[in-house]
Amino acid sequence: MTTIDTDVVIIGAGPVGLTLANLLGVRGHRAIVLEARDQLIDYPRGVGIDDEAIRTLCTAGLWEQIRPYTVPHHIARMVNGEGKVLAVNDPKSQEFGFPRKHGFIQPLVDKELAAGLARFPDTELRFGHKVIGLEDHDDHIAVTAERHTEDGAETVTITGRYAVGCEGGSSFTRKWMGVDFEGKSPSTRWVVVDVENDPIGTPSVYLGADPRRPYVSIGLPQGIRRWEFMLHDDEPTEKVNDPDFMRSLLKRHVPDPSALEIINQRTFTHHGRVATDFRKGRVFIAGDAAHLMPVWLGQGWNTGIRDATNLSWKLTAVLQGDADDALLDTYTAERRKHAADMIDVNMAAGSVMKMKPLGGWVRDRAASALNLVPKWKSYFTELRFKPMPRYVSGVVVDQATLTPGRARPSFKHGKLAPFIDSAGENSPVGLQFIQPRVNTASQANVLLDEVTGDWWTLATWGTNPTTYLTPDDLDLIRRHRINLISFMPETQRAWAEKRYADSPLPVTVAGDTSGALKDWFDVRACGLVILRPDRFVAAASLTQQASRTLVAVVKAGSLTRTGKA
Ligand SMILES: O=C(O)CCc1cccc(O)c1
Repeated sequence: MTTIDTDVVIIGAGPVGLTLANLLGVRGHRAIVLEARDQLIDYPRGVGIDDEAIRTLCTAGLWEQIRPYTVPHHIARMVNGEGKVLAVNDPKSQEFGFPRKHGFIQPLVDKELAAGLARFPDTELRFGHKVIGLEDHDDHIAVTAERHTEDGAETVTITGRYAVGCEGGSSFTRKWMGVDFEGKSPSTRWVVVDVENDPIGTPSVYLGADPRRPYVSIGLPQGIRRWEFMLHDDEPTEKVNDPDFMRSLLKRHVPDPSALEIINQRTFTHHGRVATDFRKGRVFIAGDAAHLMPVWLGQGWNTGIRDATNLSWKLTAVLQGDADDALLDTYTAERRKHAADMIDVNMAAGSVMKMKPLGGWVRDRAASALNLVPKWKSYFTELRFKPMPRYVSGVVVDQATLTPGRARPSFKHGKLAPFIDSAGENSPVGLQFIQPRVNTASQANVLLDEVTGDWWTLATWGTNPTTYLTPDDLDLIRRHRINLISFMPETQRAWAEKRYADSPLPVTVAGDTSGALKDWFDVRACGLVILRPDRFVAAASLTQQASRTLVAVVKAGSLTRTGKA
């Protein structure tokens, strides 16, 4: 038996496990990924990457490698049985630095994620390792895997500080944790067909809410066309092996179904399930191991990447002694609710897709009426129906903590608000911060994350962020390597760079070339934000509240290194 030691053992080399391993590698940790298969899954599954996930891929240093396997602005249209468009999902904004939706080819992206691990001396991907045992000792975990060699089976034990199960819906790790996988698995089956040399050539996504047979038709990169067809309850699954049956499905979509170059055909069912807890002791689950959702908004892949993003910085903070173990409890608190909300929206979208003729008639009329109301129309077009992560508990600081006892003022744009309403609709706390392009003394026209880096940031609008910080605060900022940034109109940058040159700690002045940062601060009545390593807003306040806000974030994040015994 062989025993190996690492920091984090990751079970499963799907996109979530590989992304997590890359994020840990980028931050200098050791990680071993154990994969039961002998190679990565080579058939396409997910087809949509969103802007939040791209931000993570940039942090992992892999976006440039992955970009060639994507197509931007993947518009989705829901059409009825007559091909009439009922709803369009075509968000035009780019608040996080990239188009909101991209189509992609998952196996090629997974391959780049796997290749990315070669950059790190202490991360490793081990194929053919089937996990058969997991033990949580108080100060470490031990994962046992079985490996088949030419001489028979070998047992390998990997010890680490933490284990993360990313091995999909039938997760060994989740079962080991003994948590429930709540929700539903509707019995509806779908057959998916991918073909080369797209015989249609339309670039986007069509969700065919056709009462005769719901279908999906998607234009993907590299000339691939995907179709998905719902199987009726009285159609046995084996029917999809009958070429005549498949041709009958395809013939409504393409003139000559017999001439298609099929590269993949599979059947699947949708699930809407979420684990009751994503953590047990030193063991975590992420991605499909923690939640399964139908495909309708293309969010299964992205929701898993969000888990990896959230968990990776927290593991880093604890592994390098920056935070107590309590920080890791915020992983379930932050990620579970969002995954559950995403499942609900996807299950609802599935019900709309599968409506029978009478329900479909009502739906079509309702959709026509809703599209006449601009507010409702934008609900679809701007992706507002995709629940954005908003963390209300976890590493976030609410207004009551900053100004105890003070009644929450109501803030409306255009009125002076004395204190930010952190719990209100307009509060940025718990939301992802925007990512416009900025200029600094050393970087021109760069995305903001290149300036903030991938750790903590304390930023103010229009002032020097050190002004209201005490010597103790500055010490804390130094210990935690918190980046200090002053956002300025670009016209003010040269002045600020000169003026802030003697600051007690270095301050980067970021020139707001597009006005996006000014607009952001303008409607939120706060002058200071503390951004987490995943670029979510941990706290927002008036600039003069800097010290109190910092202390509150230290508490919410279970940060150590406070310098106080
Ligand atoms: O990214 C999108 O909007 C499409 C997601 C989708 C919808 C239906 C089936 C499927 O495989 C993906």
